[in-house]
Amino acid sequence: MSETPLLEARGLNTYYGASHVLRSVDFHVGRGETVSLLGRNGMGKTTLMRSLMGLVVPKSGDIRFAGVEMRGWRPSAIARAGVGFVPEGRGIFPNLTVEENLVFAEREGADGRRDWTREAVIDLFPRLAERRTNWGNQLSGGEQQMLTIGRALMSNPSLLLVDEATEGLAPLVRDDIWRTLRLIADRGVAIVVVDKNLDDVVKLCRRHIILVKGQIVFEGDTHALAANDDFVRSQLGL
Ligand SMILES: Nc1ncnc2c1ncn2[C@@H]1O[C@H](COP(=O)(O)OP(=O)(O)OP(=O)(O)O)[C@@H](O)[C@H]1O
Repeated sequence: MSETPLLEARGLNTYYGASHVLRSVDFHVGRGETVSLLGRNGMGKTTLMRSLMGLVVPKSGDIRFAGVEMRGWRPSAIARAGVGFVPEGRGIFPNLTVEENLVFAEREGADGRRDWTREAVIDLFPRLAERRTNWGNQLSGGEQQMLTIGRALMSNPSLLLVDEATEGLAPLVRDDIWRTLRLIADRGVAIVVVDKNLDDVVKLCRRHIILVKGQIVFEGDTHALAANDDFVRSQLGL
């Protein structure tokens, strides 16, 4: 018998007002699994992450996390249960230092895990170590993004949702972020990423999902993604 997924969503329908964005989406993530959410702009990737995080409540469907139904929970409760969110556009406090931003987010994991301490997070991002006492608003875009990931880790999540973490960043900084996400995954944290760069995505993620107009049109491992290259590229507009 296969293991229960860490997160399992079934039949999610999410609306913004009258606009029906997610249409009967089934989605699951295993413990420690890495999954990509792909699709053109406006197809519902961010909305799926926001639905899982409780930032928008699906009108129907179930979301079970670690075996517990959590649709309708507040985002803070979902975070406490072990879901970390790295939102698009970065969410750090500009008037706190790097260290303060991290300390502020510190919390033990749902199962009492404290893998990610301030020191462990700073070790992961050598660039942040050099800037521990800088204010959030003194950081470059890449450093802000690293701090956003670091903050999410400070709550010791078992699942990290990462929305467009490398967008608009220089290639070397992007590489740094991908390398760090790999290290986080190697520590057993499940990761779901939304990102436009397919070449980088396939290096991190083992399973891939393509959304078109709020519906899943493809789901498969990296091998299946490559085997369906023409279809995949047409759906992604590449
Ligand atoms: N707060 C909102 N209110 C109303 N409509 C929204 C809102 N946020 C997103 N939408 C609409 O929902 C649809 C899905 O948007 P979503 O941001 O989930 O797409 P996405 O796949 O993440 O795209 P992108 O890569 O552009 O972020 C789009 O049509 C978008 O215009």
